[in-house]
Amino acid sequence: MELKLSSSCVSALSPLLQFGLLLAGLLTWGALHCKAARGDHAALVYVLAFAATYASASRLESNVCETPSLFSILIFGMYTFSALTFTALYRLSPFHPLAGYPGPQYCWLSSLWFTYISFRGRRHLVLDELHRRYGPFVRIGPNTLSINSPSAMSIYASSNSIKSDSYLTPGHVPNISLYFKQPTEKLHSARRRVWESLFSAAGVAQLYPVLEKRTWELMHCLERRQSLSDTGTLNLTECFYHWSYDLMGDVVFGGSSELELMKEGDPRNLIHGAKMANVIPDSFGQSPWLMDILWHIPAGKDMFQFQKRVADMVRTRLNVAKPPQALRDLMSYLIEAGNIPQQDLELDAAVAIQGGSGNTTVTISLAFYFMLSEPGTFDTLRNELAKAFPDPTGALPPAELAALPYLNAVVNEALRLGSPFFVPRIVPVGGMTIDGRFIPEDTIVAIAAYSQQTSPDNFFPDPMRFRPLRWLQDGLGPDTKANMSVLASFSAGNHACIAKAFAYQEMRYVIARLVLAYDMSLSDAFDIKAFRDGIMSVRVAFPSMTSLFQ
Ligand code: HEM
Repeated sequence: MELKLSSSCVSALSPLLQFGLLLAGLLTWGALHCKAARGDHAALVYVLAFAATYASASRLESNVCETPSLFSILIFGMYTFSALTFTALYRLSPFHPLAGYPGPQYCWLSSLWFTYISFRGRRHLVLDELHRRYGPFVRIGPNTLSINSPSAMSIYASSNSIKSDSYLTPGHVPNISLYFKQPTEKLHSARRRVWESLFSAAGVAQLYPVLEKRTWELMHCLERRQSLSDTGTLNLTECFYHWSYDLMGDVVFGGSSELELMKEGDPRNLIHGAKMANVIPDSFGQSPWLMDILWHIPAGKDMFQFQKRVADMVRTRLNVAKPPQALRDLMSYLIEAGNIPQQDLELDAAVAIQGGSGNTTVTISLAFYFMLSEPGTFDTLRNELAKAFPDPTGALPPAELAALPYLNAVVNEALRLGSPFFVPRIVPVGGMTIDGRFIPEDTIVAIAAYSQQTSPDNFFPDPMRFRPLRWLQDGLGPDTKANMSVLASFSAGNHACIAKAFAYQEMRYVIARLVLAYDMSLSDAFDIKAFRDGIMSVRVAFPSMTSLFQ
């Protein structure tokens, strides 16, 4: 590329101007260091400043610069270079509060790499590798630490625990919902109290009949789909997804939503849309400034379709005095709270449908995958269930299911291997100390959940294998270890999963009902190893599983 700089243009960047640009870069770093700006606002200011410089240079063309575009590029190139250089120098310097923590230096420079591996779904594996190399504390971003220690659970238990900015509502919509980060913890607690009524012991008990009904429908769905299939097999994961959406349609909207995916399939790609609504904050949210910018780019048709469909369901529910299902749905609690705007209802409903379907589906699918690929486990569970419930089609009372040790062990083992979450929090004012190391306030911290959940220090022997017996006293011999306190599947503290009790009830019930009713095997075409290798962060993607029912 040949470039000819005009003499007037070069001389326009006089030493004084160059010094000014360097200073502007330094001031920008200083300002952003004190207070992070919204990425989209910063990008807009930058573009406007560039346009203004260009316009001024064009007007003064004859006496300042013959090529205003080159002049503007030089100015902004130098300014950007200067701001980035000061930022990089600070992040690499011994003056940074996290300077004492090890980690790859490219992570110290920018959160972009971490965002990328989050999007790729291999985050938990990469973090595990980094902990092997650098030890229990790894600096994985300019201001972020991953901690591979059981003590890191204290991050969540603290009453001051605050979600990181990756939980801001995408596009900074001013609506309040559970899950997303609120301007104050008080707002979060107030909304959480409304939800708690539904997921209290009494609330979960009244959801049981609808769980039963939908699970019987699931069994009809499995049999119908298998009988219609050319290969005589069916996609079990897809069936569980459809079941969980129909169930959440009842739990959230009392059945008024007409969500009937088991009967009608998913022609509008709701499941994909909801998954994208989770994937985007979970990955791009790791660089909140980037998320702010990307949110303005129209993409993710299915995601917006999902949000629009949920908004329609909320409108329908608001027009129904008595929903079809005889239960108190989430909407009834939210409506009764009295002062919740409709946009909040829409956001809360979307959170409930998404939160209540993806994780449960994935854990149940994994439980079957592991049971069918680890010889003996399916039969052991069948024996336990058959002893407790001699009539395989009879009632399965929740309290009796909750008391079955091997059933619980299957659920916990599937959660252990299938919830490699990254749940970041901000260290509160005053900092905190973990394992004798001081972590300064405002640092973003997260437990390395996957590493803890597969560490031989916590789960022994064979931590990478699905061995439910480890959850039973000496189940795998006298050295058996199963450290429940590091199972971070539902997180902990103020922001822990609100529906943990309900999720356990669902998982126990569906697994028990299906294991009692069917003999199952993985189809011949199913590649057990490829499936295991393909299990990514469950929030990002999840491969399908084909099975055969008899
Ligand atoms: C196996 C099933 C489930 C798992 C593993 C799971 C896991 C989690 C985790 C790890 C969190 C904390 C997220 C974070 O801070 O990043 C969470 C929060 C949440 N979960 Fe679940 N979840 C499950 C089922 C459900 C169900 C059935 C619902 C029903 C609506 C639900 C609704 C929520 C909500 C609303 C929050 C936000 C709570 C808050 O911020 O106060 N989850 N869940």
